[in-house]
Amino acid sequence: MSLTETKQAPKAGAATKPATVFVDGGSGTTGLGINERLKLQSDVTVKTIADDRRKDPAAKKALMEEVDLVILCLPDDAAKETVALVDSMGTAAPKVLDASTAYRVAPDWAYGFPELTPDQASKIKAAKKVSNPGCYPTGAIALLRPMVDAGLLPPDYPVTVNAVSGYSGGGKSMIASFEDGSAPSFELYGLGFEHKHLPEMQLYSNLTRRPIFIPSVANYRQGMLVSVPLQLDTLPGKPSGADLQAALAKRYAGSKYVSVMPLQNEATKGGKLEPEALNETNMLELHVFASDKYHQAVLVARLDNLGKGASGAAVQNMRLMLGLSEE
Ligand SMILES: NC(=O)C1=CN([C@@H]2O[C@H](COP(=O)(O)OP(=O)(O)OC[C@H]3O[C@@H](n4cnc5c(N)ncnc54)[C@H](OP(=O)(O)O)[C@@H]3O)[C@@H](O)[C@H]2O)C=CC1
Ligand SMILES: CC(=O)N[C@@H](CCC(=O)OP(=O)(O)O)C(=O)O
Repeated sequence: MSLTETKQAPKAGAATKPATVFVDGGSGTTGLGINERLKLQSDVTVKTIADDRRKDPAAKKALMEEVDLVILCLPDDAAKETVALVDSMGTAAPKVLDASTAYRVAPDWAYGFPELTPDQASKIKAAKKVSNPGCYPTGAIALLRPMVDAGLLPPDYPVTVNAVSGYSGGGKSMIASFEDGSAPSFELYGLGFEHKHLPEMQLYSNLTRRPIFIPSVANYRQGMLVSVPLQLDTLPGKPSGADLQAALAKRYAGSKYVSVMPLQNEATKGGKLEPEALNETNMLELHVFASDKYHQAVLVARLDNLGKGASGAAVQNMRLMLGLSEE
């Protein structure tokens, strides 16, 4: 079998035997992003498959026998095929981190959003199979779950989630259509109420009523905003914008990758947000814009769809699964 290894120089004080990883689908948009990030990880050895055998199940299986963890950056059907291979390997099976949509609500998989609850990171650490969240759900769940847990938002509240993403969120084919000029400059989609991210968004936000989710894609490469508008006088106890901001700040206090921004209201005269500010990072910013005058608020998450929305989150989960320290 034809393998090549990319060994990184060990960090001072790092474990003598680096953890080993194989990225299946390493030449796609998410896979390339993960590989770029892995070049900076001195305590991880990346094992690669020969290009002409990258879709060959036998070659994949032989390589998976040699690694601690396989990261799947594949379309859903191909991810399911690799998971079937892993399941056939018994005790030689590596841990699996899947970036596709295939297993995000599967009960025997851990959901790879370490900030979901105080114990989610330890669940990810202990799991053999972890699903990496979708980019939009990362923003929506980060905003909604603390509201539901704090009793500010009833689980059956009629939630609406609006979002805009850069075109890299659609992978190689969408990137090509924007870069050759054949795609429109901006469009709404998901207008059939069936976007593939809805199940995970509802499940991990602890909502009993299916949200309405209207994403859009615009003519810039990467970065996204996910927003949830709220009429505050329809919520129990009629909370203020400051109450919502405080609930988020409490949940994410001490978090390395999630920042809760100061409240913006009539006093701060804010009112604008662009989607690209966190590109190339694993950061997620949560904003609360509110009007005391009109009892209205909009919660907004800002992230890089290829960072905390995909490859950055995958590397964060990988390090937890391999028992490595935070980056
Ligand atoms: N782009 C994004 O922002 C995000 C994407 N994801 C998820 O990550 C996964 C990958 O998406 P993305 O990187 O965008 O997609 P891309 O289309 O950019 O890349 C997919 C890659 O998988 C390869 N591939 C397809 N079938 C096989 C196979 N059987 N064995 C090995 N390689 C295969 C493709 O090769 P070839 O082109 O030669 O067929 C391609 O290189 C998807 O499940 C997507 O839902 C998750 C979060 C965000
Ligand atoms: C702009 C765009 O098309 N975005 C993708 C989502 C990107 C993402 O998070 O990926 P997953 O495929 O892993 O769920 C979409 O809406 O299908």
